[in-house]
This record gives sequence, structure tokens and C-alpha cells, in this order.
Amino acid sequence: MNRVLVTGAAGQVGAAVAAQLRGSWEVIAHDRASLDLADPARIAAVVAETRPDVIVNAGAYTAVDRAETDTQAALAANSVAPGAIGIAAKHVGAVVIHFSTDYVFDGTKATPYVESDPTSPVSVYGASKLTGERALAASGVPHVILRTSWVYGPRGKNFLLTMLNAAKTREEVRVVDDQRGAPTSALQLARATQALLAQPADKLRSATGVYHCSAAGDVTWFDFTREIYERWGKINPGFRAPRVVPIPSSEYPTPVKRPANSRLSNAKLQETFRIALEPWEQGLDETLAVLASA
Ligand SMILES: NC(=O)C1=CN([C@@H]2O[C@H](COP(=O)(O)OP(=O)(O)OC[C@H]3O[C@@H](n4cnc5c(N)ncnc54)[C@H](OP(=O)(O)O)[C@@H]3O)[C@@H](O)[C@H]2O)C=CC1
Ligand SMILES: Cc1cn([C@H]2C[C@H](O)[C@@H](COP(=O)(O)OP(=O)(O)O[C@H]3O[C@@H](C)C(=O)[C@@H](O)[C@H]3O)O2)c(=O)[nH]c1=O
Repeated sequence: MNRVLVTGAAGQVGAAVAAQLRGSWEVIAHDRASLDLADPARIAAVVAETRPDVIVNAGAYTAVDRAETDTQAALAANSVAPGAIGIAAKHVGAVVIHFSTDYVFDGTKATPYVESDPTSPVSVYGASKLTGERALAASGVPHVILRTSWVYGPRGKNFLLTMLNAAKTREEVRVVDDQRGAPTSALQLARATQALLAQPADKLRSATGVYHCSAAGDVTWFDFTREIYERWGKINPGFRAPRVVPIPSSEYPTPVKRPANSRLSNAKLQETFRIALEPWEQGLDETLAVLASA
């Protein structure tokens, strides 16, 4: 059985990927306690000891607003670590699958972003992830960078859980209606990763590069919130949803501006690997079903 090392395995995507691959892969899962990505020497040692065939790097500093002031920690995990992972992986002949973000773009394009579009991050988080993409590529290791968007799942910190929690105490939630993207579930990303790893090894190696990988379709955060409550209500008849009020981003001030357009064209992923993620509605229903059964 082939061996895969998963970093950030306590996070939403890392946990889902590790769970999805168990059974068909020997999974070595590392969280922050066992592999601190801010420690390049530890990365080198763990990779040299375990000699994985594939490394899935799902660890990252994802607190977008906090990254503006906690910059060193964000840079260590998001910018430096991918390069260290690439160098260590190259030594043992491993392929690296790495996650990145829609926030490498400024969101001013009118249509979905393609991989060749110029990047222009407007946040430290986005800039740190872009530097990480470049560091991984510069290491010379065969790699696939999956840029995704608006990730949520049944655990961790994410917009879905924030909104379900808000419903417990709030009569009304006010949500931005001028940022558009594809909410992508951790489970959808885990399945896409599994499909990627099922490709012939030489194909994966020769397809080195950046791929956009998000759920099909798009919504605003306001639309997404309404759908969350409507669908949660259908499986929990006693649920009382707060009023959902659409607002412009200017009425929800955050330390960092978010891109207005987060839509990512997945055509390259589909053409190269024949991998297509399901519509975001399916990811949401699956995740709500997991929450309902918990
Ligand atoms: N969440 C989202 O909306 C999106 C995420 N992405 C990307 O997808 C990937 C997975 O994100 P997601 O699972 O959602 O994020 P999470 O925040 O859920 O998980 C990231 C994990 O990385 C860990 N981590 C952070 N810093 C370090 C470190 N120095 N050493 C070891 N582990 C560390 C975190 O640990 P701890 O909790 O202890 O900090 C956490 O367990 C990331 O690359 C992210 O940039 C892309 C687009 C959207
Ligand atoms: C909680 C809340 C948020 N919002 C807005 C703020 C923001 O513009 C948008 C989403 O809020 P979040 O805090 O989830 O946004 P954010 O943390 O920026 O989410 C991002 O995380 C990183 C890691 C990524 O890579 C991105 O793809 C994206 O998912 O909704 C409201 O309008 N009303 C609310 O009640």
C-alpha cells in the first residue's frame, strides 16, 4: 500500500482527507503537536523518517483578519513551510498536494478566475499563501496546488458553524451580499484529493502546477446563509431561523477586505484529471446530514 503523509490533520480539510484516504492508503497524519510547520528542520526530519510517496499539505494559518497582526506565524506556516515540504519531498521522491486559496486574487475580475490570471492578494493571508505556492514550485518537487474557496465542514471554525451557532441566540443576522464564490465542503475536497491520488503516478508528476478546485456553482454569503437555514430547517422541523438581512460589505467592516469575486473556473482540473466537484448544494446537504446525525 502506498504511503501518504497528511499535515494539518486536525483541521477541516486535513481531517477529511486523512479519513477519506484510510483504507486505500497508509495514512501518516500529523497535527501541529506532532509536526509544527513553523519548524523546517522538523519537516525535513519527519519526511526523511517516514519516506511518504505523497505529502498532502493541509496545514495552514487560516485566520484571515488575525494574520494582519500575527504576520510571522502566518508567514511561517503559509509561506515558508510549503518550500521546506517541497525540498524534503524531493529528497525522498514524493509528490506534494498543496491547498491554496481564492484570496490570492483581488476579486476585481468580472468572470471566474483561471489559473493564468494575474494574482494580486489584498490581505496578508492571501499574500502569504501566494508566497507559499511559489516556494513549493521553486523547490522543484512534482506538485499539484489546489486553490479552493470558502471551505466549511462539520468541525473546526467555519462560516456554516458560525451561522448555525448564531441561530441559537440571534433574531437577525446581517450578511454580505456583494461577495460571490463557491462554498466548498471539506468532504468534497477530500474526495477530489482521493481522485487525484488515484491518477497514474507519472501523470500526477507531469501535471505539476496550479489547479482551481471548488464546488460547482456560486452564491453570495447572504444566499449561502439563507440556504443553510432553509436546509437545516428541513431536517430539524423545530428549528427557528433568524431573519437574514442582505448588506453591502461596507456595512460589515472587517480588518481585511475580502475579494468581491471569489469564483474559480475548474476547467483545467476537469480537462487534465477528469475531476469535477459536485454542486455546492450537495456539499452543504451532506455536511448538514453529518451534523444532524452527530
Ligand atoms: N478555510 C477556508 O475557507 C479555506 C481554506 N483554504 C486552504 O485549505 C487548506 C486547509 O484549510 P482548512 O482545513 O480549512 O483550515 P483549518 O484552519 O481548519 O486547518 C488548518 C490546520 O493547520 C494547522 N496549523 C496552523 N499552523 C500550523 C503550524 N505552524 N504547524 C502545524 N499545523 C498548523 C491548524 O492548527 P491550529 O488549529 O492549532 O492552528 C489547523 O489544524 C489551507 O491551506 C487553507 O489555506 C483555501 C480556501 C478556503
Ligand atoms: C459571521 C458573518 C460574516 N459575514 C461576512 C464576513 C466575510 O466577508 C464573509 C465570510 O466570513 P468569514 O469570516 O467566514 O470569511 P473568511 O474568514 O474571510 O473566509 C475565508 O477564509 C480563508 C481561510 C479562505 O481561504 C477563503 O476562501 C475564505 O473562506 O461573511 C457577514 O456578512 N455576516 C456575519 O454575520
